[in-house]
Amino acid sequence: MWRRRPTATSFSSLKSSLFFTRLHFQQASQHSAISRLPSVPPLQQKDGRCPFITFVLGGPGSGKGTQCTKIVETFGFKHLSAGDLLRREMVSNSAYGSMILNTIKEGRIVPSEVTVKLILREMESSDNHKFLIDGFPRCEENRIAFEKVAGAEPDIVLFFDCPEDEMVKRVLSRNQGRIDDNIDTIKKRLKVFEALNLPVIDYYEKKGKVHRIKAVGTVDEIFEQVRPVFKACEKTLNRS
Ligand SMILES: Nc1ncnc2c1ncn2[C@@H]1O[C@H](COP(=O)(O)OP(=O)(O)OP(=O)(O)O)[C@@H](O)[C@H]1O
Ligand SMILES: Nc1ccn([C@H]2C[C@H](O)[C@@H](COP(=O)(O)O)O2)c(=O)n1
Ligand SMILES: [Mg+2]
Repeated sequence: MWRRRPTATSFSSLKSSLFFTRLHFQQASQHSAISRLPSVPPLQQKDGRCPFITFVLGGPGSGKGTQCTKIVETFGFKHLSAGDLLRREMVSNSAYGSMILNTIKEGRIVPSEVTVKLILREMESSDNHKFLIDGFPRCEENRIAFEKVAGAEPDIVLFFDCPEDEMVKRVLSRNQGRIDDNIDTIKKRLKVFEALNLPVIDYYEKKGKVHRIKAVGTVDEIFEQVRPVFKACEKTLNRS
């Protein structure tokens, strides 16, 4: 289980804040709004251990979820897919249900208030300290909100770099009944990826955190590029 020091302003105390609503509707003023968010101390386990956070990014159908399954099997991470958490929230009678449904159908991005809350809830209730956060952050708003509210940055960022035609082909043959696996929504998601997610990747690239994986070839071939990334940080992974 994860905790924060008791003196800290916890994420739950921010839930009723107008902050995220402002963020969503006033994109232009997002940075000044974020700067007003109280900083919190980092998540820690009872034994004082800090989480090892990997953000897993890439376009729709680039293979993030598939590779996360292999990373979990090999390196024992807890996999948190932002899209899966949102889909679960959508069907759980949540007040956000119809908003999430419409946003996903349109290939747009759900406000950070909702997504960050779902991710942190999972992190805080996990005994694991190694997290794969898949499909997040999707935009600068996501990134800034997470870093501020979690009090943590990712240790590393995996970027699955895949050509558009391959991503479209994979999504159209995925066959999992997802409402966004159709050509109209895919086109929108690709535009959103380019406009909003690539800047996040650039941001972490400048910080030296990005591991670019050429996401073509078989699942196993791609994993052979992923494996050394985690092998190289095995000491940090098991840090206390
Ligand atoms: N290397 C690969 N070669 C061929 N098909 C693949 C490969 N990797 C994954 N797939 C298949 O492509 C589809 C998309 O993969 P996956 O769901 O892992 O992508 P994703 O990046 O998580 O997509 P999204 O962002 O839409 O959730 C799945 O049907 C998966 O089985
Ligand atoms: N940070 C996120 C992650 C996902 N979503 C929404 C919008 C996506 O198109 C959809 C599916 O995500 P995926 O399973 O492809 O990772 O979920 C979001 O709004 N914000
Ligand atoms: Mg996925």
